[in-house]
Amino acid sequence: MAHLSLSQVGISFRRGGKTSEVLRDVNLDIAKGEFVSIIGHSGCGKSTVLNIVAGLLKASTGGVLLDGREVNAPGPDRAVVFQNHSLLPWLTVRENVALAVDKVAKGKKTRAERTEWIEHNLALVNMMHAADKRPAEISGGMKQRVGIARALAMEPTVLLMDEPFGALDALTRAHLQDQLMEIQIRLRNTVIMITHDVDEAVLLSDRIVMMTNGPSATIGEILPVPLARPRRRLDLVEDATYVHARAAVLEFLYARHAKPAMAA
Ligand SMILES: Nc1ncnc2c1ncn2[C@@H]1O[C@H](COP(=O)(O)OP(=O)(O)OP(=O)(O)O)[C@@H](O)[C@H]1O
Repeated sequence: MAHLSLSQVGISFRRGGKTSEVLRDVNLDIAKGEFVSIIGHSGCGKSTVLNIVAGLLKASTGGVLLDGREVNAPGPDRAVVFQNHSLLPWLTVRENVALAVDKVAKGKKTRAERTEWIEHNLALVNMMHAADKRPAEISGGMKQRVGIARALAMEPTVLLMDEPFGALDALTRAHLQDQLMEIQIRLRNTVIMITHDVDEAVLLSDRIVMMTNGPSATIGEILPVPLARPRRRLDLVEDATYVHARAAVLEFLYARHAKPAMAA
């Protein structure tokens, strides 16, 4: 049995008396500890897939099983990291993480254990030095790190990331990708990440799910990335497996599934 399984997932939305089918027959099995990214052109339905797994949207057909149990509502076993951190501005960095920990650890951890767990997760993303600052006082990259710490502190079975580094400059983004890879090696979380960035997808993923264009989008192809870990970006620039995977994704996106406006 797969750890996380999407079978025959489809969804249609009704708007102004018109129904539009966004996803059709999305089938995907993910193993425990696997890092899977989803890539596809804007508007194809990537966030919709993630939101269905998060339990924020209900599939019109098919469904999602996590360890054999049907997903039909949000839960702490599936933490989401959004593109725009979504921290509470009136709370400090530590308090933002504490809020998430309190939600899941009440009754399971003592007060001292909770405090230690909060500090542990702040340290995991190198944010101890700014733990008493409020979101407005820290950079965008730091906010994303706190968002990741907050999600990890909930000890989710699956970490769902919707373009977590999309709003960041290239250097900060590279730094956070490296940190995420280090955390991933230590924790072996199951991760689903949406990205528009081909290099990010190849660098981080065990498999890359490539989606066709909507309407009625589905999985066009799944590309395994058989690169050993730990992965170092500088070593990979000329690595044949890396170069091949990168070319395969680019070919899928810009040759075989180019958006009509770009096809010309
Ligand atoms: N709640 C909703 N009601 C109606 N339509 C929706 C809803 N959610 C998503 N859609 C539509 O579904 C389609 C896919 O949206 P989605 O955000 O999943 O795409 P995406 O691939 O994540 O896009 P992007 O890469 O631009 O973030 C879009 O046409 C969008 O307008």
